[in-house]
Amino acid sequence: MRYVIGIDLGTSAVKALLVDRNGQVAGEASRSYPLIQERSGWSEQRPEDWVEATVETLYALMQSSGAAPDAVEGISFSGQMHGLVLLDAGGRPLRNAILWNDTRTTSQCRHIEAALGDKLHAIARNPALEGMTMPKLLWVQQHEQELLAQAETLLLPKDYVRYRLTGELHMDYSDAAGTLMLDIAAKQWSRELLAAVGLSESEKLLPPLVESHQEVGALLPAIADRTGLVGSTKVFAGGADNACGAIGAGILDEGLTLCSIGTSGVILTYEGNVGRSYDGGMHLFNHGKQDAYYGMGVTLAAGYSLSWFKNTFAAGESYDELLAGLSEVEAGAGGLLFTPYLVGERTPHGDAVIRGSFIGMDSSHERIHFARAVMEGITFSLNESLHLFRAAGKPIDKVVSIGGGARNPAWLQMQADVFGASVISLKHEQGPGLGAAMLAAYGCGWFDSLEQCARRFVDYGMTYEPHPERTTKYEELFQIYRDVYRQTRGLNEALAAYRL
Ligand SMILES: Nc1ncnc2c1ncn2[C@@H]1O[C@H](COP(=O)(O)OP(=O)(O)O)[C@@H](O)[C@H]1O
Ligand SMILES: O=C(CO)[C@@H](O)[C@H](O)COP(=O)(O)O
Repeated sequence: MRYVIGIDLGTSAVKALLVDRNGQVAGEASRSYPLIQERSGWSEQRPEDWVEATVETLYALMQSSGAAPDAVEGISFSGQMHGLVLLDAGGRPLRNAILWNDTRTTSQCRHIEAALGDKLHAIARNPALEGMTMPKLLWVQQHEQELLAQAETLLLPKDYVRYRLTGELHMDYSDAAGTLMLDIAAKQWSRELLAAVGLSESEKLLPPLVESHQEVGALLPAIADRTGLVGSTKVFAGGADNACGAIGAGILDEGLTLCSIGTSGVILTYEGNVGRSYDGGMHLFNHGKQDAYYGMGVTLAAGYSLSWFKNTFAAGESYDELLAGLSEVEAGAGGLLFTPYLVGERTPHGDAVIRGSFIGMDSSHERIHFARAVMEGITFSLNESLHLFRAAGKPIDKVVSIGGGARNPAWLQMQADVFGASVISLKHEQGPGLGAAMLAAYGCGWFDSLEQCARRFVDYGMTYEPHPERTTKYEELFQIYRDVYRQTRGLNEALAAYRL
């Protein structure tokens, strides 16, 4: 049997999947790494941790699966988006990577808006948000000028890992779209955007752009030795985690929408052309499928809100233990409402200062009410993005749900009830790693198109239909949820000075 490997470089861990020509997962392995949060709103990781964890994961995958090393034809990647990795002339990281969920760059975002005006949307097709790469680069320019002077290369997280595995520098369009430095329609770095914000000098840092399925090198001998793979294994560029999540969920044409609950949460919908635009700070990014796009709204702390709740109030318990009895609590968690703004919020507020709330605590509430309220709050936040798509005329009646959040059937039913749409699960939820494996399979020439690959690799499971009574109840609660942002904004501004 021949295989490909999909590597998903997530925020909490790297996961690798070994997939055969029939799309069957023949092995999986994973290693986690820490987040470094020195100050409120800051979020960094050590690039070396990603590389070590990836090498260990590949070794573990090869050992546990027993696959013959030369049976693995290709490898590709899915990566957390936007993170800034700066390398010196020797290809060494100059500092920790500043991640997508780091919100220190509000003033740089205002500078970008002032400098670019309408051009930002016309060229980058995205709003200036703290998570994106250009504001991070401006922050480094402003606060760590000497360090920037030593920089030779700018990469995104999975591009750095791929560089260390192959020695080759590239970035694919789907990930480059999240830098705010790409002309999305022309598919080239935008000199105009860089010049207008005072980053002309940084153009030389940007790597060559490639398609996600493009072959970009082979494994370095030292990496082949350490992982148990062979040096001739082809390496394909890969894509942004959300693009790969969409590919792995078969979102390759109009009609299906994706809900992904990982550390962050996204609602994503396919766009066949670059023409459409949305209000409310939505993204438009290049897809991992050539010359296609997708619209996307993001909840910054989706799965992260539940993992924060579990670690803080149920340390040592599994998700299944924490969530036992969830379905016995009625929709609305007995009047308890949660807003998942633990690290600020992206869609639709673009607000780094806002923080989360529990509203309506009552002496009758038990821990399970809080857990349900957290999950409902996350789902309401995702529903904000869904509403923006519907308001722009995009019909959304079928949502494929992926990510860690799709592991709990009660949460899938909750998504159907809140979204007022059918929610479809995958038979074997593998996250964006499957999309990365599909890019390698297509790149290897196993299929004529990603669509053909999806017909073989993507296997839908259960469909959850919205329950009319609960949907009506959630529509009412959603209005209250939306009001909590407005009512707590000023309070959070006043509290910001007391944060760690
Ligand atoms: N059994 C479960 N039930 C409900 N939610 C879960 C379960 N397992 C994981 N999750 C959620 O999924 C999140 C992790 O999702 P994952 O896709 O693995 O994240 P990432 O790719 O960002 O590292 C956790 O933070 C948690 O909220
Ligand atoms: O910032 C975004 C998308 O714009 C995030 O979706 C990141 O790409 C991180 O993803 P996960 O670790 O949650 O999968």
